[in-house]
Amino acid sequence: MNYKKIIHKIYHSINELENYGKIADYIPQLSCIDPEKFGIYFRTAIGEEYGTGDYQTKFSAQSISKVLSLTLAYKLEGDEIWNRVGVEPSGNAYNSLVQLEDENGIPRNPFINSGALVICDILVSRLKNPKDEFLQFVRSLCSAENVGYDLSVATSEKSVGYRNIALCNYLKSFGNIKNKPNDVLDFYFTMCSLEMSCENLSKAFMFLVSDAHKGNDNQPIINPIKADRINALMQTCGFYDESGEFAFRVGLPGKSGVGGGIIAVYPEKYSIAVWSPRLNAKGNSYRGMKALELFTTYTKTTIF
Ligand SMILES: NC(=O)CC[C@H](N)C(=O)O
Repeated sequence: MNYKKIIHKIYHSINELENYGKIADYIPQLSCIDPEKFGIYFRTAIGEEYGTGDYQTKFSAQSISKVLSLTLAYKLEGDEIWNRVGVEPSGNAYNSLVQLEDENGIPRNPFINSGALVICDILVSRLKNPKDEFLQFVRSLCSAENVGYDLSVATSEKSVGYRNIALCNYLKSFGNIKNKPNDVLDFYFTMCSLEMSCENLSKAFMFLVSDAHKGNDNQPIINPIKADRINALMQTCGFYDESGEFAFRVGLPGKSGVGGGIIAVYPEKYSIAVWSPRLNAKGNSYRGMKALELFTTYTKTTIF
């Protein structure tokens, strides 16, 4: 299959469409981004790679980083983490508070903000220096020493992060945050400010494509059974209350972030990252969803 040609065609046809949606300006620093940016990067398990558009420009990974923090926590803590966070789609917005009271402070899944805060709490408990150690982990996944945090984004989000602050304190009241809420929030906002390009993301997520993809120690990044479970969670919860729509239109495990990025993987075959900052009403990249829908349609590679 000529993936290169297909990606090229998709890039051009989407560039010609009207670009709908709105940048995530609730984080003031993100409102400076050029809304017309658009990049795609594709990488196969057998080493083919192809990028087009702004695929080398780093952008704010935001919630995409929640998959990587979950991976590190799962690796360190094992199945114990499922006592503190569930594995069900929430059917609610990523920053929603509503289910927590009825469900005794156990977030539905690790990709909504409440669940990601619990995962951050686990990493704050487990790691001596969570920000540095998490960054080292991400850098080793994508073999890129120049990947880092954008602390201006973290500070900007923190200055208006009333909902996340509320969520973290609420979780604490149920005993599901063990550390000081401020320390957990500081790590959460920093982790979300991770800056990566489509090229970095497609590489970093190869461990969810193939267990032949080894870390620096020549061991799998995470045990293959755990990798399958992370893919299952991306499939069912990766797009919040639009996870069904993503499965319906695209048909791959994936994860979005309000920086406008989306990563999707086809186990054993490929990873693909897209970036376009304008978001639809559910907080997912408008053009990113469209590009991936066309990609799996033209290549006939949905996992279903
Ligand atoms: N969906 C997202 O990417 C949200 C992440 C963002 N940092 C927030 O907490 O609101």
